[in-house]
Amino acid sequence: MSVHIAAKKGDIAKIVLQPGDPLRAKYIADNFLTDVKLVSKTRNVFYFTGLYKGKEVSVGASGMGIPSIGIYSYELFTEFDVDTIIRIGTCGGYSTDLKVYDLLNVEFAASESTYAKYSWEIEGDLISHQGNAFGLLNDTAKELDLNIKSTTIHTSDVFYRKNPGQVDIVKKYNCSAVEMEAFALFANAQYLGKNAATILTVSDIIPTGDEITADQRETALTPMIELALETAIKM
Ligand SMILES: O=P(O)(O)O[C@H]1O[C@H](CO)[C@@H](O)[C@H]1O
Ligand SMILES: O=c1cc[nH]c(=O)[nH]1
Repeated sequence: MSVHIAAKKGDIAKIVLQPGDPLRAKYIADNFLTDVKLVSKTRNVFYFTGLYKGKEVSVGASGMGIPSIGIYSYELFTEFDVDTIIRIGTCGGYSTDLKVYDLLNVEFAASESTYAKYSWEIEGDLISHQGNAFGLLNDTAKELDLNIKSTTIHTSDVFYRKNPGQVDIVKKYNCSAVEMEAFALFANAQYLGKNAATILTVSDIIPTGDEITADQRETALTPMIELALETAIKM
């Protein structure tokens, strides 16, 4: 039991799929896992553990933003001996090179955030995915005949801003898309020597305003979910 996750030690699998949205976690538990146990409901951020093709997997939300995933991923790694976290999120595409529903595998996360510096004295504004999950996701995508693009994304503290298309760090690293958590997940994993990957489904295209609906953000992310689960069974 940790401050924010009420599960007992041993109730959480070695691999955790982590969406931002608690209802996406429930959807995965209800539709993809068998023998599901609700292992934590602290703050209504439900964590479930179940089986996917016989492999024990947990799924639970990170909440939105760096502070929130910073807490949940740290507690999972340190209090529950989790080895691997795969974030399964949504993101906004910075250009029309991307289309809604495109799948991204985050190789690097760039951020203006001071989280890595002030938590672990990790300097710099770019952090890589950690461990072998990233490569396994790419291999598994090939086997499933799924298109996935390895890319550098922007992890932002900001969802709404005055000039969405004009962000310095995006230009500096040619970031393809924006989300709000990968940088902190990678920083925690780097500091703790754990495995961390982030796959993202493009939910909106910033310059055109194309977007998928809130309901679709909860449920229409099946290829990303299946990719994460098919990767989890190899780990
Ligand atoms: O769909 P999730 O995983 O929550 O990810 C994205 O969506 C949220 C913003 O709407 C942020 O958490 C961002 O990172
Ligand atoms: O963080 C996010 C997620 C989806 N779309 C955005 O514009 N930002």
